Amino acid sequence: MPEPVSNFVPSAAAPGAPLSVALTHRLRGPQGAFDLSVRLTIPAGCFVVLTGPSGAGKTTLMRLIAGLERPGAGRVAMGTRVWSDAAAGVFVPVRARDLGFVFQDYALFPNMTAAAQIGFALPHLPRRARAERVAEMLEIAGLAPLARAYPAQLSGGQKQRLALVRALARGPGLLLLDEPLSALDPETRAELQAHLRRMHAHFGATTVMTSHDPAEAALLADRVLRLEAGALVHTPPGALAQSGPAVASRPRIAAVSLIP
Ligand SMILES: Nc1ncnc2c1ncn2[C@@H]1O[C@H](COP(=O)(O)OP(=O)(O)OP(=O)(O)O)[C@@H](O)[C@H]1O
Repeated sequence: MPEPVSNFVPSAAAPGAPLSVALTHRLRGPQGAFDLSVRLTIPAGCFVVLTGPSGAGKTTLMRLIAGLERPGAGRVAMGTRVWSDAAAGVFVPVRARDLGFVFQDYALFPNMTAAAQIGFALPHLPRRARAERVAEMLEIAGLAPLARAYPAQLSGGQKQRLALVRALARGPGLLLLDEPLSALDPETRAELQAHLRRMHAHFGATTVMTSHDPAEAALLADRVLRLEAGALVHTPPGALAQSGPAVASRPRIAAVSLIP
C-alpha cells in the first residue's frame, strides 16, 4: 500500500538563493589521492541532481558545501553570503548556514517524537509559533496523526518525509539531499520522488541531491550533473539513461555554469 501523502496545495515557490562553488579538495581513495575540483553556479530555486560512480566525490562535495568539512582551496557562497573562502580564512560553521540537509540514513533522534524532531530545528521561534510551525510541517509531510510517534514506529518512507520537513522547517535557501531515497523500496521511493517535487515547488529552496539512479535524476532534476573522479563532466541530454563511456574518453570541463 502506498503511504498516505499530504494533500496540501503547493504555494508559489519562494525564491532560494544561487549557490556558487569553486573549490578544490584532496581526496584519498583506495587507488590513491586525487583532487575533487568543482566550479559551478546553480541559479536560485534550481533542483540539481548530482550523479556519478561510487567514490567520485559526491558526498564529499555535499559535505564541503554544507560546512561539515573545510575545502582545501576555493570558495562557497550562497547569494551574497560567503560561506567559505580558504584564501581569506572565512569559514561559516554549518549551524550558521542557511541550509537544510537530509542523508540516506534519516539521522533522526531515536528518543524524540516526530513533533519534537521538527521543533528541535526551530529553537529560535517562541513556543507558540514553534508549535504552529511544527503542526504545519507535520501536515505537509502527511504525518499529523503520527506527531507523537518515535522513529522506530515509523516506516522508511515516513521517516524520510519527517527528515525532509525537519530540514525544510526553517525555510532554508539551500537544501542538500545525499542519497535520500536509496534505502527505500521501489514503491515508497516512487512516492517520495513525487513528494520531493511537491516540496520543492512549495518551498522553492535551491536543491542539490545525489543519486545513483539515472531515471530518478531525470525525473526530479531541472539539471543533472555528473561527477567522475572528482571532476564534473559533460552529460549530453539523453545520455543519462545509458552507462557512460570511460572517464578518459569524456571531455573534462573546468567550469559548469547553470546560469542561462
Ligand atoms: N574527508 C575526506 N578526506 C579525504 N578523502 C576522503 C574524505 N572522505 C572521503 N574521501 C575519499 O574520497 C573519495 C570520494 O568519496 P565520496 O564518499 O565523496 O564519494 P561518493 O561519490 O559520494 O561515493 P558513493 O556514491 O559511494 O557515496 C573516496 O575514495 C573516499 O575514500
